[in-house]
Amino acid sequence: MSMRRIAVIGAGAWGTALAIQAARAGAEVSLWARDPGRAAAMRAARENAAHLPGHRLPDAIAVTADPAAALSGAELALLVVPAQHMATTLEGFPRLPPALVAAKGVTARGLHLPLETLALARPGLPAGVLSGPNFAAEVAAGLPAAAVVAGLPPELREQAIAALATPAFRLYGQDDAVGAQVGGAAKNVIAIAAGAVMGAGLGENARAALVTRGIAEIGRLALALGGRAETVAGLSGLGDLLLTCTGPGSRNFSLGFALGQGRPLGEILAERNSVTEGVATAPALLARARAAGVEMPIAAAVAELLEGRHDVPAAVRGLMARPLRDE
Ligand SMILES: NC(=O)c1ccc[n+]([C@@H]2O[C@H](COP(=O)([O-])OP(=O)(O)OC[C@H]3O[C@@H](n4cnc5c(N)ncnc54)[C@H](O)[C@@H]3O)[C@@H](O)[C@H]2O)c1
Ligand SMILES: O=P(O)(O)OC[C@H](O)CO
Repeated sequence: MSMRRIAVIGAGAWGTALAIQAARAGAEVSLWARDPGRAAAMRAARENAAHLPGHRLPDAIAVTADPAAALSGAELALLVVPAQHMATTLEGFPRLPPALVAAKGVTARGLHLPLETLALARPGLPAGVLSGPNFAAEVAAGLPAAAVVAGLPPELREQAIAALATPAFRLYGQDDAVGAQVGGAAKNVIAIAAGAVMGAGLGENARAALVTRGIAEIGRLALALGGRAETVAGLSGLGDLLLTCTGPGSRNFSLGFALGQGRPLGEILAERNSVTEGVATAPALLARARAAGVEMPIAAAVAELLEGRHDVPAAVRGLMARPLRDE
């Protein structure tokens, strides 16, 4: 059986890029936007001017703000609203087909990974995650990229991969959805740290140290929550961490960079119409890690930086002053 009809819930940059990708792979796609005015504008212009300008929406994409129309006939749903808004968004979708969550984060309320949010709203729904080093604009442009589809019962996972993959968008299956979600959420937080050290002019050595110690933090939490080390070393872990800590196109990195330059958080956020998941995720990730008995000193430093309790040099001094120990 193939998944010919796909509903994409959330018309930000990534939802729009995934809708374009699914259409490119041959699916009939409905793209749900929560604002009817914005949905109408996208239908008229065949473009998401607010979140993904310059990428034409193929004819196979129908844009709607009506949940029932979005889900009509859909055999797969891609959930691509920000992690913090997924629970409230799901209230508008009384039934769902098997789903892949493409959001990356931990909720401030409940400290949930995205699949935990979904499981609370729709217990028993077959679900997995789609995650990897993927800037939306590059995927929309058809540039080469890879990601994992983690979780879902194996037969549905294969069908989802077949429905979404093209030669330029290579999808790997695996069954460690926990590891994939921890990697996707935590890389946002570590990328804020990487941006901050670069914005403060602390150098490439500092960034490389942060990325490496960052993956150690991610690994500790992933394993504590039941994930696997191979996942942490894979596309949804190290792969996404590398992209987000080095790509100036990352919202998390650029927010950290601006903080490192000494700009206030409120001012940086006020200039953005896009989500920077690491901001809400940092304290939630830290709390989740503490509840699991896992130390995440870089995530803790980012949370303190975001709270305004330290500037970047002080946060780095704190990290460097931790007791010396074996790697
Ligand atoms: N942009 C990327 O390159 C990319 C790639 C991979 C994963 N992601 C992840 O995808 C998720 C969505 O990010 P994005 O980049 O598509 O978004 P975006 O920044 O382009 O747009 C913001 C989105 O948030 C929605 N939103 C804002 N307030 C809301 C509310 N109160 N309730 C419901 N929705 C609300 C908007 O409608 C819009 O869809 C995030 O978890 C992000 O980490 C993004
Ligand atoms: O722009 P960012 O920092 O939200 O990162 C986008 C994607 O998650 C990269 O894989």
